[in-house]
Amino acid sequence: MISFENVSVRHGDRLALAGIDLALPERRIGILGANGSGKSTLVRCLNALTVPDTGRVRVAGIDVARHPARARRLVGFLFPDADAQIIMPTVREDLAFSLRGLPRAEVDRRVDAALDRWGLAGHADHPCHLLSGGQKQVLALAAVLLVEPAVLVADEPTTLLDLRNTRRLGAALAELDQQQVVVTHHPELLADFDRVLVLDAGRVACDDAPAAAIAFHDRLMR
Ligand SMILES: Nc1ncnc2c1ncn2[C@@H]1O[C@H](COP(=O)(O)OP(=O)(O)OP(=O)(O)O)[C@@H](O)[C@H]1O
Repeated sequence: MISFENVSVRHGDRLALAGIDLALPERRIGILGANGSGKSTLVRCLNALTVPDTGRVRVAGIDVARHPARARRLVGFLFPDADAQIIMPTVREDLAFSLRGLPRAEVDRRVDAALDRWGLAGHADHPCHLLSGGQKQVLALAAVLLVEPAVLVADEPTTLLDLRNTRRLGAALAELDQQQVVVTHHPELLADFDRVLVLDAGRVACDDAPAAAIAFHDRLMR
């Protein structure tokens, strides 16, 4: 479903990604690596937030750099800081914003379903800024999923969460049907993933099942 063909990204004189070749058909893919190893750059290529200097990224056969709008409809992106992603004053309005342009009744039906699914019904008309950090991240996730992306990219989604909310978000991700690409500094979040990549200096240093990749990452970080 996702492929990288000889993808390089340069930021000034720094090579953030160095000729990445990957075919990623698995449903749950985790990405580990040190600060600055290229994780965000890699996943930002999936919806044209970053455009490679060389090579090609495809999602569901679509060349992302050539068709960024189509790619963005396919790929939902969850950032570490939900505050940066929450746009509207109340929870209901924020969810409805994802569906702007659809008929009102359809928006209401889908928003109500999302409020129920994500345990936010009791907060529907609350100001978003009164939600806890964990609730905000769940709201941001719910808003991304409302547009039914084929792929969910989450770039350090638990960075600002405590252990309980990290586990909750992990459980929420595990239930999704979507293909997922999750960047994290919390290896335990990836324990039941299908495949884990470890990046090092813009290259894939390890590409393995979670236990082996997490052990490799642990040695790399010593
Ligand atoms: N917009 C930019 N301008 C200049 N350099 C950048 C930019 N974005 C990333 N870089 C550089 O590219 C390299 C890879 O950065 P990237 O953000 O992909 O790493 P990361 O593995 O996600 O790091 P972290 O774990 O700290 O989030 C780093 O050296 C970084 O300084």
